Amino acid sequence: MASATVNPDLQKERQRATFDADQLTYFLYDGPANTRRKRYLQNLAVQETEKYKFRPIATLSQEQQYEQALMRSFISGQLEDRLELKNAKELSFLREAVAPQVAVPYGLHMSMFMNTLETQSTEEQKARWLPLAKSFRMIGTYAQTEMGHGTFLRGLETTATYDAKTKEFVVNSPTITSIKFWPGGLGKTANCCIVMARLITRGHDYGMHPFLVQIRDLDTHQPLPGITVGDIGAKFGFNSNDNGFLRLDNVRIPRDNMLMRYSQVLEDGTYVKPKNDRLTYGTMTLIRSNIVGGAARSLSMAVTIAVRYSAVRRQSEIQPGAGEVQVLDFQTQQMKLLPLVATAYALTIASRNMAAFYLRVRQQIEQGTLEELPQLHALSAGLKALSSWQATEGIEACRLACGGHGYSHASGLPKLYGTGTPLVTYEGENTVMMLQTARYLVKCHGALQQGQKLPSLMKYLEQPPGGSSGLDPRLDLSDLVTAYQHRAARMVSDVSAKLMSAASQGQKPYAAWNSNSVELVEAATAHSEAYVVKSFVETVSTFSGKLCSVMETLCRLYAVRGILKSLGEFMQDGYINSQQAKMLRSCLADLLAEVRPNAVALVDAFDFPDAVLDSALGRWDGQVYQALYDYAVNSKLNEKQVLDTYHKYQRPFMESQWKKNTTVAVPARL
Ligand SMILES: CCCCCCCCCCCCCC(=O)SCCNC(=O)CCNC(=O)[C@H](O)C(C)(C)COP(=O)(O)OP(=O)(O)OC[C@H]1O[C@@H](n2cnc3c(N)ncnc32)[C@H](O)[C@@H]1OP(=O)(O)O
Ligand SMILES: Cc1cc2nc3c(=O)[nH]c(=O)nc-3n(C[C@H](O)[C@H](O)[C@H](O)COP(=O)(O)OP(=O)(O)OC[C@H]3O[C@@H](n4cnc5c(N)ncnc54)[C@H](O)[C@@H]3O)c2cc1C
Repeated sequence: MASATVNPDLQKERQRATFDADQLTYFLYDGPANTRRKRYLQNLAVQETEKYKFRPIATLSQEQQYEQALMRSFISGQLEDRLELKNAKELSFLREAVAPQVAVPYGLHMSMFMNTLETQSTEEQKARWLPLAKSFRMIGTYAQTEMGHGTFLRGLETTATYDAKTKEFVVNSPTITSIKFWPGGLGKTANCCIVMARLITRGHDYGMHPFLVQIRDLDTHQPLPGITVGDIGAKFGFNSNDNGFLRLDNVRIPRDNMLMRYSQVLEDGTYVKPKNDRLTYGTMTLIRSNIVGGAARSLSMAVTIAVRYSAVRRQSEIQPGAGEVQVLDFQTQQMKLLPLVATAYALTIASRNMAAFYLRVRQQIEQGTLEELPQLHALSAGLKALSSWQATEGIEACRLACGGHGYSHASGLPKLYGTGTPLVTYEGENTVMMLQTARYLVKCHGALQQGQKLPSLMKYLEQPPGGSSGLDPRLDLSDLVTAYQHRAARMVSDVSAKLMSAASQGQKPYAAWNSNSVELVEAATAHSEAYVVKSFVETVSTFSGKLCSVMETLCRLYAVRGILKSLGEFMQDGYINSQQAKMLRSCLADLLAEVRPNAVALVDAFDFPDAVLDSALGRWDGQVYQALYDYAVNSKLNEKQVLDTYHKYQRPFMESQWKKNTTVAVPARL
């Protein structure tokens, strides 16, 4: 539904903003020229896609969702060719607008499969495979997880056994639990995949390695001999994607289908070790880094919907008799939403720093330097977990904050939740990821005890224990950063001391680790939060004018809300005292009131076209009731006034009830 008029409440919200939302948009999209380009691409994509009059994805069966997703990719492909798009950011904006929050079946091909080929193949293999992959003759996926193991990679059971006589690997799924399960696009779309399998040569098992395995005929698309493959069935969300299963029955592949950039198997079966066997995990690290940005973007969409709707929605009075207010004027509603707006910005900024750090370390790896790999792994694992937890919880909080209408698919929020929540699980389950970060933190703490220097990101662990925070009502940003770093350093130090004490009492390290793992996860979370707060503070300090003061307030809101949420952790050693805790509580109320006038402008700045939000509640023009009504009227159930089911089931049921009491007098009209 197109509407010429903008809801007056929303209009007023935009007029009362104290800063120019466009300036913030330019920051998000790297300047005015890139913003214009993004708008151009997304508008074009929306216009093109609207021609197809797609039904809302939630109203479709699994098969229909899959079909629609393939059609959307087809549209996107045509536009990409027409515009000769190459730039990764431009491609992502276009695809976001053609398939908003739709998990497309080629997703794994374009992300993990391509990346694994690019980073883990030799030059000769790249020359052989990349042209086929780029031209979609090969459509691949990343098949690592098995029915029995997703997390514990050393437990994978699929084997690739080298046969020196034929110079082939024999790839096999020996048990039911070894069946590959979950890979995106595997069920029906892919014709090949990277199979992560345990490499066995000359009778020795060298653990997980990547192999390129063709699973379907490149022309007929029929599964090849020895391959049993299919879709895993309907899921909580993500149903437009054919996540699949794959059973390999002694499938033979040529020796040089093993991706040999880092480790090799020579013709005679000799194994050549890589410089670092964790290089095989590189694709997961890249995707974890990307997930931080993905989580931030999903949360940004959710807060845009909930904040706009809360500005339009009028319900109940604050002052008796003075009329119904915008629900965004309730302090409790502000508390639900405004810290989430701050979180969306905090994660967006952290994701940029994460991406830059990834790129830097990746370049070092290309040149053979692996020094910063552990730091990259620890940071990407922790931020992946923190961002996906915060985004998932945030999207759900936005849905609840929209009352009954939030529960309708018309709100767009269930779709965002459905595609957002698996981020907690895939690419490394969050608890497991936080424990990886904790492992690195404990190591750093140990190194510090031995007088070693720590890498830059960890330097804050060097601060002496104890002391007290200088936080006062001015909420100096550097005091906030120091508070977060102090809390993380204290928690890392405490849990490390517990591990050491357990060791001195003769407890085995693995047992001590498990019995302290709740605290380890908390310490890793504190570390990741300190990184996010520091990134936020450093970035907003580069802004100027009114935008700077608005963003500094938002930054304070994020940090203060976080402290109050985990107050015990900040107060445990007396670093924040009870007076300061009280002061922070009142500051929080002030911050909410300060951010309130800019709430709509802050979400407008994300610059999502309506079609990307795909929400009756989040529309730019605020005409939510008309949009909700249109959505309702278009329900499939409304296509006929009296459905066949009335005659088939309802009427016979009613008649069976009538028979129980035939004496009731039934009037012609009620
Ligand atoms: C909204 C959309 C967003 C965008 C999304 C894009 C679309 C994509 C859609 C995607 C769809 C989803 C697609 C999918 O889901 S694909 C499947 C993803 N699967 C996983 O992520 C599996 C998770 N498991 C693991 O990664 C490992 O097994 C873990 C880490 C748990 C332990 O492992 P393991 O038992 O082997 O190890 P260890 O604990 O003995 O530690 C051994 C040493 O190794 C170091 N180490 C470990 N890992 C790394 C690493 N990565 N880089 C560098 N180093 C690493 C570690 O620090 C330690 O070092 P040290 O302490 O000994 O020195
Ligand atoms: C939508 C979706 C798409 C996916 N796409 C792909 C894909 O393309 N390719 C692919 O290979 N895989 C894919 N996966 C699989 C995904 O990567 C795994 O599900 C994920 O890595 C988690 O592993 P798991 O399922 O074995 O969980 P489990 O490890 O069984 O987790 C169950 C519980 O055990 C806990 N746990 C496990 N180990 C530990 C530990 N060491 N310490 C403490 N707690 C622990 C976890 O915290 C969790 O609470 C996908 C999954 C989903 C949901």
